Amino acid sequence: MAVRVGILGATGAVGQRFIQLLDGHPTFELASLTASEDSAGKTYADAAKWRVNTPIPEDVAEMEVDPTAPDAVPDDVDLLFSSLPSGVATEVEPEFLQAGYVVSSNSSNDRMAPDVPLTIPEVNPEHLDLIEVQRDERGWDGALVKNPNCSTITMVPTLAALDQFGLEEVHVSTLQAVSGAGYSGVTSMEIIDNAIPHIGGEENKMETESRKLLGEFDGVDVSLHEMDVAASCNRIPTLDGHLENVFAETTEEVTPEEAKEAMREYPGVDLHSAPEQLIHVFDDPSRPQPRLDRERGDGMQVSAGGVQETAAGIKYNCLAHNTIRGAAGASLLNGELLVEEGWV
Ligand SMILES: N[C@@H](CC=O)C(=O)O
Repeated sequence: MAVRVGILGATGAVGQRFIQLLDGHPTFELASLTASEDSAGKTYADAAKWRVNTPIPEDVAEMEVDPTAPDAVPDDVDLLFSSLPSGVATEVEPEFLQAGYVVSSNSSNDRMAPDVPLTIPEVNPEHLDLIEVQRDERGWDGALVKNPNCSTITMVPTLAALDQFGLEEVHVSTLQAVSGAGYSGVTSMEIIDNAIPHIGGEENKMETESRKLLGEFDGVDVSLHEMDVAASCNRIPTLDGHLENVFAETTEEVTPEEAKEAMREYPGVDLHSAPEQLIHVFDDPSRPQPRLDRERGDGMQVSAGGVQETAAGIKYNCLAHNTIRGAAGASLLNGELLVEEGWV
């Protein structure tokens, strides 16, 4: 049976990715698009400056954009995807939850709230049961689920694979694509022929979200993973795909061959948008590369390569498409998990 879905903040870069990924989805039927007051009442084609590399689906182009308010969304919408700017989401998401909606959100607010599941379906699906705690504490019938930041989601699947060796210390340095900053995020004068060694708030997101994702859920609380994570985040002039250099120290010794095998064998999930194999591991030390590898698994696979031993553990590179696996695709997959587990 079709699940009727809506997108909060449908005209922005991530909202457009949601529309692209929902086109032809076997379960989700797009029934509502919301945006700011300026766009409300317009057709989607008039309201959105479409910048995704496939045409706007014809039926979506003609849909009317609603204001971002619970009484503007049809009651028979079962699931909302949120790509609102975090300042707006902080105000507006609770209104939808009070009104009983289930929201799968890419917005960065509340990711570390103790009663909000922060999930990657292949890594910590059991954290979804935090919804019970959330409903008890907040007294709403809705449910809020978050996916992590794009740079976190690129690294965490590989760490999840290595955790069997006892992760103690993780250092990561990122090379992040310009699309992560949004269409008007960095100007061409800033980024061409350049690299910017600062992305506001990003390092803290990687350092905290990764520990929550790999933390233990005891049915009431998630205790953060004990590993220390230190991140250094950099913007570079690639369009899509975040590349990251990871240095991981483990309690047990691990050879590069064992690390590669652990990543290759890390299990996937049986959900429509999930890749068959979560992590593709290259033996070629010059891969993964953003331009060549970001579209693997329709943008949902994580790639790793350059796995080597160091004096202090293992080092490797990993890559994921930041606006697909790292944003809209991540929320969509959480939505599929919510349906699979009976929350929708
Ligand atoms: N915060 C991230 C968003 C992911 O694409 C970034 O700035 O790159």
